[in-house]
Amino acid sequence: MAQFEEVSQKSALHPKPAGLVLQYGTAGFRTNAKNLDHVMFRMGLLATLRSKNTKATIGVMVTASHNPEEDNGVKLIDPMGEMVAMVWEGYATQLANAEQDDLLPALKDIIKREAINMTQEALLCSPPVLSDYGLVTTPQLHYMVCCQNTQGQYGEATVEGYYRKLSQAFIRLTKNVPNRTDDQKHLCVDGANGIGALKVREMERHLERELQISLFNDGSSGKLNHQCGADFVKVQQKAPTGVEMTVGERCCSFDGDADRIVYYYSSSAGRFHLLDGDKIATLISTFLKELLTQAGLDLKMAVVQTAYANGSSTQYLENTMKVIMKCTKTGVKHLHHAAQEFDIGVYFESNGHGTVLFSKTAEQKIKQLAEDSTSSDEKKRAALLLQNTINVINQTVGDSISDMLLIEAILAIKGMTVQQWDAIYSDLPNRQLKVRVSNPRVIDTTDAERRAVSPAGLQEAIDSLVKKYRQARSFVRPSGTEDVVRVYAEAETQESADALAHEVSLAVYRLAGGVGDEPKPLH
Ligand SMILES: CC(=O)N[C@H]1[C@@H](OP(=O)(O)O)O[C@H](CO)[C@@H](O)[C@@H]1O
Ligand SMILES: [Mg+2]
Repeated sequence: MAQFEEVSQKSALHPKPAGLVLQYGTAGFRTNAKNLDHVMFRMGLLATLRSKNTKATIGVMVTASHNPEEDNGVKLIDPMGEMVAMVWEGYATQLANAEQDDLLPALKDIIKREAINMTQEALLCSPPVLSDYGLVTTPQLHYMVCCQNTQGQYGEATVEGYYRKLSQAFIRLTKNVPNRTDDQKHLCVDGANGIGALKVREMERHLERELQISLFNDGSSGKLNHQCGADFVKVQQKAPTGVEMTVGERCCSFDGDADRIVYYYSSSAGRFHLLDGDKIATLISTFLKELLTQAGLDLKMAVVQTAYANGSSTQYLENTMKVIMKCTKTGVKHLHHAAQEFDIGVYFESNGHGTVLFSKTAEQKIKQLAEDSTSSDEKKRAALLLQNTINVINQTVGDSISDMLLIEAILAIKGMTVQQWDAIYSDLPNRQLKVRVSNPRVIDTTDAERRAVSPAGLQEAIDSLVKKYRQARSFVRPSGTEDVVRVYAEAETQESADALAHEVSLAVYRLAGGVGDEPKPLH
């Protein structure tokens, strides 16, 4: 067919570096930009097939999220704004790795397996309807894909539509809060020198000064994600460079594509306090639970975390707040799916990627109550707050801007300072390390990645090391985005967490084929 001829010719203009093998990981393809030209071209083809297969609009996002500037990446967005279905991740890997001569057979194989009707005109290289949104954040694209496929029910499929929907909900949530001072309305934002910085600036004029932002790392001089951004702050547990923060001031950091957020402040003693995804999930779920009680609504709410969630957060939510808790494998698609099982599913990775999902039933019950003229003032107020909360949230994916607005609204409504929020529970000291081994995949895990089933003896070694420390926990897993094994440890003191992380790293190095020098102690 003519269209395959065209693919053949055009793909020769985007040759694959021989021998290069890439994998569509937890967040699409990500590597040095110079190795991605063929991948970009082929993902265009795959997006066309996925669109034909679902008879819907598909999103293609070019971003390397929190990676260094020389990297780039690409990922596909499914019709409801979700990450692309798992089997299509496999197709993506297959297409990206096909040597030049194997590209057409690989394409035909996907067409056959998915029974895609290709009898129409030759459209593979130039799909019939293509919207180029230019520069947007990852969550803005997820949002617009969802709007397109729900005929505008979720909102208007433009960046302006996104700003209007979120800012109107935010203003409704905060406008009637009495006595909010300028200090309370003020927030320092670290834009990671990424797209979030540009977009938060655009959004600001819609916020009617209900939120006043001092923007740092806005991309005008610094490098993307360099010494700044949510990943840097979370992993280094320190303030980003380029942010002028005064003692006690509320600050937050986005990552490079604005789908993660973490908060922080420094105390008068100069200590840095991080409020990560676990603290955010706690704040949001506590707020929602209180509103559900006030509204008298019987809706099932759960909080979904991964093994990286700080033990104190799980403990607090489960035992004190009596919230249903779930633990899934790392990667937002796993959390997202688990959250869909409930009327209200709050999910956050510790690193600050997360959102809240409301089932159709939940949205309907809340709407009914908000419109019911016979319900009490208290119930009605709670229902209206819930309704605006739904509208301020980007339910398609974690979203720095949307999460920021929700957090700011909750702090305003509850009259809470960042210090009071931080004091809800105290994090257990923890440490994350990386170990290089010849093949990270020799480590196989179970129980939401909390236990290693291979190589032999590794889990036993971890168990006996953990026993040496109080309130300790540790696990290891192969990273899905880097060629390393990740080690996590937490314990009663920072010294113990550091020592445990080091000892477990040594066990990984010895039992799972470590390469290079043996891991050294942290102190
Ligand atoms: C410990 C950690 O933060 N892991 C991150 C990281 O995955 P790894 O599989 O650990 O490399 O990148 C993912 C994609 O951004 C994110 O979903 C995940 O939480
Ligand atoms: Mg990101």
